[in-house]
Amino acid sequence: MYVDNASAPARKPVTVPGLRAMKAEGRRIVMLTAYDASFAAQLEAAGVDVALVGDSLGMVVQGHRSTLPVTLDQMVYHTAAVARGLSATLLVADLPFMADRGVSHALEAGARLLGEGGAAMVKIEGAAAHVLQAIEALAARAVPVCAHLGLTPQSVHKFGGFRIQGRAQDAADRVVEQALAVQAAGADLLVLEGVPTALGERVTRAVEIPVVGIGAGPHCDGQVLVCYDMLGITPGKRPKFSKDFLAGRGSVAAAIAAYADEVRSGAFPAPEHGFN
Ligand SMILES: Nc1nc(=O)c2c([nH]1)NC[C@@H]1CN(c3ccc(C(=O)N[C@@H](CCC(=O)O)C(=O)O)cc3)CN21
Ligand SMILES: CC(C)C(=O)C(=O)O
Ligand SMILES: [Mg+2]
Repeated sequence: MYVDNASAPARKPVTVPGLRAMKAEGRRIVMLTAYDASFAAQLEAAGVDVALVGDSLGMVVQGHRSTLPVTLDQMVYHTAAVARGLSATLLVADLPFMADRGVSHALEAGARLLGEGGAAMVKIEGAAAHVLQAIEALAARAVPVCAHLGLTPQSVHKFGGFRIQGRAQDAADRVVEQALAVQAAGADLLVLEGVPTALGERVTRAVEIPVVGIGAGPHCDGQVLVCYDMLGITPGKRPKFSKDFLAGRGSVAAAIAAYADEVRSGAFPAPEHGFN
C-alpha cells in the first residue's frame, strides 16, 4: 500500500505517559502538523513524536483567513487520513471552533476524533469555565486532552488579529494561572502559542505536564510548527516564529529530519524566532 510504513525501522510507540517521561528526562518533544496520509508518513519516517491535525487546515489547506470555518466532520476526515500514515507517532486532533459549546458537544467531538478519526488525544483552546468542564469530562472518559493557551487562534476576533499574548505582567500571570487550571482539570499536554520567551519558560516550570511551544521561546519541553511553514510553502507572510527548514536542503524528508534534530538539540527556536 502507498502509505504502508511496515518496512520502516521499528520505533517504540509514543504514548501519553511517555510524553510526561520525556519532560522528566529533559528529552524535547518534536511535534508537527499533518493533514493527509502522505505527510503523516513523512513525519513517521522522520521519527517525529507527535502529529497534530490542526484546525490550521482551514487556513493552509482550505484557504480561509482564520480557523473558524473548520467543521468537526472535516477534522474527523483529515484525522482519519493522517492516522493511516502513522504507526508509532502519537496523533492529536484539534477540536474545531465551538465544539466545546457544551460538555455533550465536546464529548461527541472527542468520541468521533478518537473513534472514527483514530486520534489518541484531542486539543482544546483556552481555560474558560466551560473549557475546564470539557477537559474534566473528556479526561473522566479516558480521552487524553492537550490544552492550548496564549495566542489561541479561535479567539482571533476577540484579540483583533493573531497577536502575541501575555506581554503585560497581569496578562502573563493570567496565562500561568490558566496553565495550572487546565492541568488541574486533567490536561495531559499543553500547547503554548505566541507568548514572550520569559513567559514560555515560566509556564514550562510551573506545570508538571509537558509544554510544547510555538512562538513561545526555547525553554518549552517541545516545539510544534505548521508543516507548510517549515517547508517554506505557506503563501504570503509566514509567522515570525517559524523557519524554512527546506531551504538549502534537497527533500521534504531532510527538512523534517533537520527540524527534529534542531528541536532535540535546542538549536530551534533561535532568539530571532521568539518575542520579548
Ligand atoms: N500557516 C500557519 N501557521 C501558523 O502557525 C498558524 C496558522 N497558519 N493558522 C492558525 C494559527 C494562526 N497563527 C498565527 C498566524 C499569524 C501570526 C503572526 O503573524 N504573528 C505576528 C506577531 C504579531 C504580534 O507581534 O503581536 C508575527 O510577526 O509573527 C501568529 C500566529 C498560528 N497558526
Ligand atoms: C498551530 C497549532 C498549535 C494548531 O493549533 C494548529 O495547527 O491548528
Ligand atoms: Mg489549532
